[in-house]
Amino acid sequence: MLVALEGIDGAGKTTQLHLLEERARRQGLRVASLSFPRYTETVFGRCVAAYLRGEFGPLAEVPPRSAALLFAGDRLESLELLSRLAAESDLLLLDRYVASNLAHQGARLAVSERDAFLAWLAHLEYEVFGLPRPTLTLYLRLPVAVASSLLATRAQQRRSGARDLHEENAAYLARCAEVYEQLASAHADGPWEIVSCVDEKERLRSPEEIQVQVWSLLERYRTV
Ligand SMILES: Nc1ncnc2c1ncn2[C@@H]1O[C@H](COP(=O)(O)OP(=O)(O)O)[C@@H](O)[C@H]1O
Ligand SMILES: Cc1cn([C@H]2C[C@H](O)[C@@H](COP(=O)(O)OP(=O)(O)O)O2)c(=O)[nH]c1=O
Repeated sequence: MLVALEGIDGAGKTTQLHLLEERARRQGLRVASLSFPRYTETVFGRCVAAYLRGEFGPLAEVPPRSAALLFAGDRLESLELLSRLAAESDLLLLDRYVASNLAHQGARLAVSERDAFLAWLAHLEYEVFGLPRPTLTLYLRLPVAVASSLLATRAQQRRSGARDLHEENAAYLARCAEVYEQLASAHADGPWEIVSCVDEKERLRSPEEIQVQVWSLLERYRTV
């Protein structure tokens, strides 16, 4: 079973993945995880890191198709590992996957060009590269303003304090969220479920409370 965690930067994907891994292990499941981009492990991953540091020029000057190819190449280089982990485990958790490329690069295009781009990229990754489709994609939905403040705290906590080119721009994150909503409602590449990370008053829910909902969704899809 392949479960992808998706959401804008700072939505809590890594936090939820760790909680999920712990719970699945406690239940005796064989669980594995993989986080994309694999910044240091693949040739393409190292190019992605350079792109996010601005070494290929300002974000607006790198065409979305070119950037998308770097992220997709990172997954292609990881295909053997991905297949092995999927075969060896009951549950393979992915911290970002193909949908991240669709949302984060699609968000850089005008609305009128997006659908053609999304179709091109999904075809490239799933058909041409042969990447497996997720059993379930969980979209962690978080308002951009809340995500931005979590990212600011996280950047302070990390030693470098640095934020990458994507994280710097709230308007861009809002467009990413818009594409994610589109993908979730179209059930792009398989079933999607939306998990709201805030309550009705837009207050952040605790990681544990979110986890309870995430776990019950995994049970419903019989992935755990
Ligand atoms: N529900 C939550 N409540 C409060 N803080 C959270 C919550 N989820 C995540 N965080 C914190 O917010 C920051 C971003 O979370 P992270 O899991 O790294 O997000 P992502 O992997 O989606 O970018 C981290 O510092 C994390 O500890
Ligand atoms: C995996 C992936 C990420 N991205 C983007 C999403 C993020 O803005 C950026 C870096 O991803 P990541 O390091 O996961 O960001 P964070 O931990 O802050 O959530 O790259 C793509 O554009 N395409 C992809 O295929």
